Amino acid sequence: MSQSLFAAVEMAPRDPILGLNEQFNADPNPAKVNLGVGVYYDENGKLPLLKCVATAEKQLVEAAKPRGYLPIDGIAVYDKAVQGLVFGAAHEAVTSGRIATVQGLGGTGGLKIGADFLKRLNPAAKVLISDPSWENHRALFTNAGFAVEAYPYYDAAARGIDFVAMLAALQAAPAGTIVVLHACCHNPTGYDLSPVQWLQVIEVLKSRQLVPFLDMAYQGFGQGIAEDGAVIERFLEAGIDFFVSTSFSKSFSLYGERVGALSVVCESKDEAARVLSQLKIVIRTNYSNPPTFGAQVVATVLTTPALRALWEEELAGMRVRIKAMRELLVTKLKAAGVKEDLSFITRQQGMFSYSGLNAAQMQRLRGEFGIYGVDSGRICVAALNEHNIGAVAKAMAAVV
Ligand SMILES: Cc1ncc(COP(=O)(O)O)c(C=O)c1O
Repeated sequence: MSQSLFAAVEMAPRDPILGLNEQFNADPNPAKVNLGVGVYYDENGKLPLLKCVATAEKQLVEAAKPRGYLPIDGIAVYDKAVQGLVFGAAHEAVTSGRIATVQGLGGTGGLKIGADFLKRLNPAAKVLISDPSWENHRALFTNAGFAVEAYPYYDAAARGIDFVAMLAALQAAPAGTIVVLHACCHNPTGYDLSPVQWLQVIEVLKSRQLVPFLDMAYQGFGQGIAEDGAVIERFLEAGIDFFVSTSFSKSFSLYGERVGALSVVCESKDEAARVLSQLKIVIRTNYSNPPTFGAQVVATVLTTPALRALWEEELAGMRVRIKAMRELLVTKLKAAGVKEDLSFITRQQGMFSYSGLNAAQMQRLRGEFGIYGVDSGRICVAALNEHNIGAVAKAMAAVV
């Protein structure tokens, strides 16, 4: 008998987060809590359906919008709406047509389209990601064919950013190096650059002719939609070409629809048209066209003033709830006897806390208490609520 085609195929390692989810689902412990996956849950531990989303969906269904159009065939309403949100509709870069924007399958899709395009543009370029970073950054850029290295970011001792080392690493990078930066709510650490530090980073990126790739997966979860977006404005002011990937998975609670985007800021309208034509080839040869419904929902919300206002309100509600959970976690940890300075928990931005617990402690949390976080120490604060936070704090206090 001839050997099977797949005889030599090895079992791939489990995705660290998705693997944790599988383990969580299989755990019979009724008190289990999932703080692993990066998802926003409401005060009852449920995935929210935003009112702005429900309204837009209803409108689209009632209007019986045809599903037959192909978004790749021209700048769709969605692409314009995204540009308005990310860069400001009135900004000269938008009105002059200097930005090429395409819909991505979530933020991941935006990153992948950008990575594939960059690989064609400059195959020898190296990619730098933060140490640590969202675990898929390294895998995604490696799979796109790049050598991926890390620049220093997290300083465990200082519970913050090792900015001097970060800047030095960028200064030492060869021209053309692609630098992936978290625009806000750094995943996993929760520590963001200050406005002054951003200006210093932009200066180095510009003078060293590096290629900035901003990953904006949590706009609105830090300080606010406009506040979190201000960093994009600083890049525009610097007059450099850069990439931005956008995700609406969290900010619209629309994970399953896979809505995101890639924007490439160019020097001229003509350049943007040529870049756009190349991005379309990347898309066309992968999956032809993105799905349209989720993107229409987001575009409807962003372009309908009442729904846009409702979205801002609902997003602010999510942000405030996360902040309240951070404060409550500190209170409960202290009540459970933890003596160390916990102020870092309320200094962190976004959905995650880099708790400082080590892998052994995280494994004890899982094995003894049914509390699932990532081995790196990352927990999703947005999965905490009044019902589970007491048990989580007690368990954390028990393992430290
Ligand atoms: C930093 C970062 N970038 C990108 C993504 C991907 O977003 P999406 O789920 O929209 O693909 C995530 C999601 O976890 C993320 O944390």
